[in-house]
Amino acid sequence: MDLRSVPLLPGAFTIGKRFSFEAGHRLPGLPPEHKCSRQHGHSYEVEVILTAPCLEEPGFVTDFGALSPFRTFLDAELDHRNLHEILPFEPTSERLARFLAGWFIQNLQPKIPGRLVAVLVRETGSSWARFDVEGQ
Ligand SMILES: Nc1nc2c(c(=O)[nH]1)N=C([C@H](O)[C@H](O)COP(=O)(O)OP(=O)(O)OP(=O)(O)O)CN2
Ligand SMILES: [Zn+2]
Repeated sequence: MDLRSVPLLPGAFTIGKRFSFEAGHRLPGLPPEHKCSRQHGHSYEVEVILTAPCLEEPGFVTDFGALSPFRTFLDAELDHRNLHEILPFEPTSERLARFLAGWFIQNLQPKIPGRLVAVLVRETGSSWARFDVEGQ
């Protein structure tokens, strides 16, 4: 078979990269009998998802390595901290995902090709929340 005959289809490209940090929190908005109203911790996983209509050389939406400032931010500001003490909102996964999307768009997106589509936050192996950025 001549592999050059395989069509290059129109469409968009999407990439994702996963980061992690450890942090504690509690959710005082929950009733006191709810286990998550008590202080506890998570090994958070955060996935950023980016898209582009066309690729930068050598064929990237964005170089995965160019996302390293996001890791630096997580390490410096959130890792091994009590989220409840440092964030200006009750740190549910949903709100954390929106906050991280805001930081990414404000601080990193202007410096890289590709646009942020969504941020996914995993608190446990079985639960996650995703914030989808509008108008991207
Ligand atoms: N929609 C949301 N629900 C809950 C959140 C959240 O951020 N968004 N957060 C919590 C707690 O932080 C809790 O630590 C995590 O919840 P849960 O998945 O219930 O954790 P478990 O590991 O205990 O779950 P099991 O699968 O039942 O073992 C609560 N809800
Ligand atoms: Zn929790």
